[in-house]
Amino acid sequence: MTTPAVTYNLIKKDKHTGARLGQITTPHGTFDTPMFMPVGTQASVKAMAPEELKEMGAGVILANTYHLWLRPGEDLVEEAGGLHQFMNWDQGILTDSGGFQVFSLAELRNITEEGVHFKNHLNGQKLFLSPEKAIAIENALGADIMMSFDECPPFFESYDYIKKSIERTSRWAERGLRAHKNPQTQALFGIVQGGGHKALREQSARDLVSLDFPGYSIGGLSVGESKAEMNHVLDFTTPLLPENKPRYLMGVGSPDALIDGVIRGVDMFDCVLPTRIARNGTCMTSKGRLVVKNAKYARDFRPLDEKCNCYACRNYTRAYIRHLLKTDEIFGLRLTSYHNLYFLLDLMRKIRAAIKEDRLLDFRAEFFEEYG
Ligand SMILES: CC1(C)O[C@H]2[C@@H](O1)[C@@]1(COC(C)(C)O1)O[C@@H]2CNc1nc2cc3nc(N)[nH]c(=O)c3cc2[nH]1
Repeated sequence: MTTPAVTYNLIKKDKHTGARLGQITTPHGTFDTPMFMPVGTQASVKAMAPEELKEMGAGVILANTYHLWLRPGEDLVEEAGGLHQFMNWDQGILTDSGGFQVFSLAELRNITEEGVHFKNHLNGQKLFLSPEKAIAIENALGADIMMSFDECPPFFESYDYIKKSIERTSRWAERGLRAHKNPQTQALFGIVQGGGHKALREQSARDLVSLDFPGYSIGGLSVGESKAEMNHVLDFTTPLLPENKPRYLMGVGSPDALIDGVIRGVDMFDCVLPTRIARNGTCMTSKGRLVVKNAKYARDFRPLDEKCNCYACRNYTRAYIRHLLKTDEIFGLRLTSYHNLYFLLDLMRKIRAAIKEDRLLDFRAEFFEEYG
């Protein structure tokens, strides 16, 4: 029996919810869960240096197969020694498979049993991605955790469409397992789909659990459905997944959704949200969102969040950061990006502490009272 590349250690279950305290061990280190993973789609978490990500406590970050395949090409990254070497990041890296990007970014041509034909969103060039091709790219990129190639169907698609889609996604997942060259050093996760249909989520989870992946993602969410619909799907999906393996909810990154996902047994999260909204001057604070570019902050010499201990909040004011953003000074979006990522990573630290002391529901109530 070979040692899997990634193992999960369940440390403690919360007494009152489905939340778990755990640790995930990868070839590039062991990290506490529940965790938030900053997104570095093109091998860079936008505007952040690796040292800054480390000092704020980031352990695993994301990169994207579709984007890196197009630019600079997986062969160049492999020649550079793989993603860790290429981007000077010695902790955890997870790559999404491109499935979602093909469906959300590229001009769709058509989906066949073999794979997906589509147009390159940059230059219109005809492209084809199959499970085998996606896995080969992820093997070349060298991430510690890789996603299966899947179809992320629209949440509100019909039962019949989504049933056919999850059955194909399960066949793709099995093909990906067979094509995977480095299971000892790179863990391939299965991605559970099924839209909002309980029976289809059960079928997708059953199929993928029978393939014994080292970890499982919950896909097909954070695609426009309401928070209540997402939470409802999580209520009946996370219990279908093995307790002794990591559960990763894809594309979720608002404070309330993180807390509610943890309560429903999710261990890992990622989203472009914190860095994306930071670039247009929107900051996450303990009192809700603060749009620091607003004129009312022109002479506000307080930090972004008076309860935050991050580099931006310890050294700069709303007035200064607003000035930088208004004058297109790059340092401005570096400070808002730093703060938003720190805010979510610090929120996960507080959540882990609350699980440890069996007071997660109290923490949730206190958080929402202030966050609004
Ligand atoms: C399209 C784009 C760039 O991806 C972000 C972002 O917009 C946006 C739009 O609203 C916010 C919340 C800001 O995040 O939603 C995306 C985040 N939601 C999400 N990411 C996912 C990634 C996924 N990967 C795979 N392989 N399979 C999936 O089923 C899957 C599902 C996902 N759901």
